[in-house]
Amino acid sequence: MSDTLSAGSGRSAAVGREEGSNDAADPVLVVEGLTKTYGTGEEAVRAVDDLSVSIDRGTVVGLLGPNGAGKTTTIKTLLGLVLPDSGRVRIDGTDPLASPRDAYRSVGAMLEGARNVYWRLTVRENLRYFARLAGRPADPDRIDELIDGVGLAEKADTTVNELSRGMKQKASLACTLARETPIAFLDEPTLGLDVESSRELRGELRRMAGEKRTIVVSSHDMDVIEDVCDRVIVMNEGRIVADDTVENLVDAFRTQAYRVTVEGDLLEETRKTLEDRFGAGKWTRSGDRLSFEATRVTGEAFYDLVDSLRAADCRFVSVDSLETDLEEAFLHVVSDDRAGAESREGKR
Ligand SMILES: Nc1ncnc2c1ncn2[C@@H]1O[C@H](COP(=O)(O)OP(=O)(O)OP(=O)(O)O)[C@@H](O)[C@H]1O
Repeated sequence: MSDTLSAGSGRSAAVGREEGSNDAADPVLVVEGLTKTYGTGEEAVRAVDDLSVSIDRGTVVGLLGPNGAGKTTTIKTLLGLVLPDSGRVRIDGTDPLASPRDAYRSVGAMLEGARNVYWRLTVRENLRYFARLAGRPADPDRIDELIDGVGLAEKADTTVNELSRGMKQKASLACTLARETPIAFLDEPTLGLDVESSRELRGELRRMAGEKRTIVVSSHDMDVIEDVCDRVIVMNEGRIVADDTVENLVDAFRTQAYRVTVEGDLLEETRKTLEDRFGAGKWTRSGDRLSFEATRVTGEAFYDLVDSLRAADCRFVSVDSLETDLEEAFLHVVSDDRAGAESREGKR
């Protein structure tokens, strides 16, 4: 199956596209039919499965997926660090698989924590070095701004090896941003950041998008994704299973989850049926009242849920719609995809 996708609507458009741009699609990254399998025979793992995607300049894109979904393999392939079995990649007009050096000029990446910084140099020296890699003299004001932006102003002239783990992470992030590349991949950029630095980082990412730079963020921190991303791509088992704006993803799953309180009790068998059919869980009892959350109640299923409880002789006390956030929407997307895969397997 091929997922051909276009870029999202782009909150960044509102931030400002000063450089005489128009709204026509301007992809900085185009991927077609990317496939990567590790190992062979029975041991083979298809980490990325015929993935196609196009990302417009100036967007902040969140890449989500459960462990092992293929996010890191995808990013490493785009950076030319992992060789795919098949597929085409263009980054800012260059092919990272054929000419990784050319692509390196267009791409910044923070992949595994603080490994990209020089520990014997100070924070400022590191930033100067990475800024010069962009092929122009380092602008001292911009460097101060970046150091400030990640909350390291007081440590600017301290060598990196004297910093705490969280501070090293901040220095690493600032170095990635200092290269001012058209596209940057950030893997878990807020890991180890305190609340204030995380907030400042979000501002910095939005500012970069306003300058038509593109950021792809992979993070388990849904607040960051929800806050900064114009578009969210969800991967599962090497494929893209959702690709939309945060708002649309959350809307798609709104009011599909309820907290139900009834009087009476339910047989173990009935509970099991509710768990299987409506995603019932988080059971609690208070006196003669039983409460649970039903998280898979799509469309008409709500009436089926009511009928099931009436048939079990329960009296309704309350039904409250649960607020959906990105995390819940993400869990729904992945669990729906898994259920779909199981049913396809069953039909074979
Ligand atoms: N070097 C490797 N050799 C063999 N299998 C690998 C290798 N790297 C990744 N895999 C497998 O490929 C699949 C995708 O892994 P990948 O690291 O790309 O996922 P991910 O979405 O980044 O996961 P996480 O959120 O845990 O980092 C997994 O099943 C993983 O075990």
